[in-house]
Amino acid sequence: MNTDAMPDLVIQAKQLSRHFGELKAIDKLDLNIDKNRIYGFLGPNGCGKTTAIRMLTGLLKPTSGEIQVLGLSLPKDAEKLRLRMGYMTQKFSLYNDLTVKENLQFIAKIYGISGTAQKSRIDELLSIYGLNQKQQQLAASMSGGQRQRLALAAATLHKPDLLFLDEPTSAVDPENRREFWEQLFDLCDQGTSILVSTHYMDEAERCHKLAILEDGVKRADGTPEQLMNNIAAHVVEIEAEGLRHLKQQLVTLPDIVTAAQLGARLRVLIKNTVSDPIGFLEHHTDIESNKFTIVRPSLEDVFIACTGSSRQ
Ligand SMILES: Nc1ncnc2c1ncn2[C@@H]1O[C@H](COP(=O)(O)OP(=O)(O)OP(=O)(O)O)[C@@H](O)[C@H]1O
Repeated sequence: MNTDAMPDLVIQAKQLSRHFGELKAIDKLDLNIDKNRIYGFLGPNGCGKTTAIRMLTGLLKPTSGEIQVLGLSLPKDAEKLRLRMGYMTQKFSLYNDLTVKENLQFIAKIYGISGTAQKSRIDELLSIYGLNQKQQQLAASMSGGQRQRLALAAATLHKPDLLFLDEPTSAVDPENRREFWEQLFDLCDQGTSILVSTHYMDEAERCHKLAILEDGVKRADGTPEQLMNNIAAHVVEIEAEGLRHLKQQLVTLPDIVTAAQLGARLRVLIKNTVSDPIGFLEHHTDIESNKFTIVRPSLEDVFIACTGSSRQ
């Protein structure tokens, strides 16, 4: 692969596939991920996010395809990459029976950081991640948010150029998630490129760019704005009585992608091959046109329109 033509890419993958027997966990994935940005993998459980990340970190050999990460060819140069990347896995991978500080000391040793350099880096991390008061506490006794901050401190201890985060916030509350994302933007600001997987729409919306994955296949990619502007559907909200019945009626129509109730409104996605969505709804229902409002698509609408998660 010619990387000279695109020097600002930290990850390039071409036709990357990984099969487990008959299962295509990742199928012909192409990726071009920019330096110094946060890139997201959005998709449901089992869509292949972890498999893709494990191949991009050099931990799992692809069945076929090419990978360049930070200019290194994988899996050949996996060992060289190890020192330049951080990886926060889905499961808490630190030692429960070590204290916060001992965990960080252990990780520092793995990266060959010792003496005053180790002490000052650990002090810095304890302060950045609000763990100063907790440094003598066993990792096992920390809250979900604290464990997550410790895991991020450990993954960034050696100041990696590229950070992989696999569903990092699935075990934390919304406030801790928001705080965590502030920390990711701080890291990005300081020059770290980040790839994060998630199944939360609000997290995906925070990424500079993202790929929507389903069944091992990339269904769409781009900035959240591009994805929302290019959605292949009209989004119409209906405020009327009898929404449960209306929904059942609408989802039988082939041009309806999905219909989902949000309180007193029904949010309907209509294929954009239908040129006049309001006229279409008037024709197929007995509801007056002033009850219909065309609204701006959300990332969730994009997700539904480009995956099979429709017609609930
Ligand atoms: N070592 C393996 N052997 C066999 N099948 C596997 C293996 N690893 C993953 N798979 C399968 O590959 C598919 C993708 O799994 P993967 O863990 O990559 O998905 P994911 O999107 O990360 O989901 P989750 O968030 O649940 O981990 C799943 O069907 C999974 O069962």
